[in-house]
Amino acid sequence: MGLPRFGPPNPKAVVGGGADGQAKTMANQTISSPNLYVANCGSAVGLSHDAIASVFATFGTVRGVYAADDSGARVIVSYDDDSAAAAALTALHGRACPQLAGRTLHIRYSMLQPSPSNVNSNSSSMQVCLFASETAIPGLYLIPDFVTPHEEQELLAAVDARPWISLAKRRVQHYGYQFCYQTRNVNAKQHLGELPSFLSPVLERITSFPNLNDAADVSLDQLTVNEYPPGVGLSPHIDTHSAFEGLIFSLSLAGPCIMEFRRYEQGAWFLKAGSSIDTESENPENCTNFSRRAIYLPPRSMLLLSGEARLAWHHYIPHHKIDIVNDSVIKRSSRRVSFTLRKVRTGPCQCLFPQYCDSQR
Ligand SMILES: O=C(O)CCC(=O)C(=O)O
Ligand SMILES: [Fe+2]
Repeated sequence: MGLPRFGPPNPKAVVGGGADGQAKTMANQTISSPNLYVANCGSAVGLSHDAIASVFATFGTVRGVYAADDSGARVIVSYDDDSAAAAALTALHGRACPQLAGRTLHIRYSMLQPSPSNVNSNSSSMQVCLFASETAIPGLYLIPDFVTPHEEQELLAAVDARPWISLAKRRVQHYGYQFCYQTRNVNAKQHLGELPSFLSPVLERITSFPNLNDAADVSLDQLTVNEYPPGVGLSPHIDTHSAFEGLIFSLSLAGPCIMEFRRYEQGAWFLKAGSSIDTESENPENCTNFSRRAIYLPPRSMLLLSGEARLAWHHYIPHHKIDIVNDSVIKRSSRRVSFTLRKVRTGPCQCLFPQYCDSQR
């Protein structure tokens, strides 16, 4: 299935449909699109994507509902065809919608946008997946809206009230165990204490994470909080096998990003000795022999790396101020804060991916 390609509304598009049900531009040209940009609607105003989809499904087959930006109050509703979008726009724009808490929806067509040639984005040439299943990477899962906007604010306030450690380009905090960027490992003998109580609701919810089998161990004991300013990413890496066992969860807060996954055919693409995941001391673009997928991580979403996704795929956050998601330009917000939750390993890793495993080298 092709992915929806969405963008913010064409500023020239008049809000609302004409008498014939077709929207008109200011120049009175008929425009149409299967994608609608719907404002005053989204998780920040208490409306789930499922609830929105079910209302818009009255007019045709909804392919998906996506956050239009990181406000939580604007979504893209993507239909199979233009006529369904036109019908929904005509029926719902500018009116209070009883099924959506009486909110008045402001709807425009969402127009495809050509990629600007001057945007520094290596994602522009590749499809960016909106769902983990579309990446076809075994063990990769993404749950949107894992926390509410209110919980997001509380989590951000909690970490902002605690001291940050400044790295070259971003700030971090560590809980449970300190992460050492030189060795890319932890000192398992130096326990800093239990994970903080502000994390309890997140840990609680993780225990009922879908896609986990009964045997899954979710006794996580290490938290790294990363704060990325716009344009700062993370070089390609696999979290050191000998440092962490089991599952790795990463909660995105405050802003979106694109995460790229790479499976290097000849084993690990190792960072130069002494370099860290802060710096892109080697240009990963020079390494061509890899499969590559990208996924859009909206704020408040939870990513799970398990199995092959955790053990054999490098993950990478491109160092861009602007990301291209299927022809749409997405500006990184003033910051993205991620909470990465892991379990410190006690014995060597004995995984089935020895070519990526530092315990088996
Ligand atoms: O920011 C993220 O979501 C990922 C962080 C990460 O990969 C790491 O700390 O190892
Ligand atoms: Fe990582």
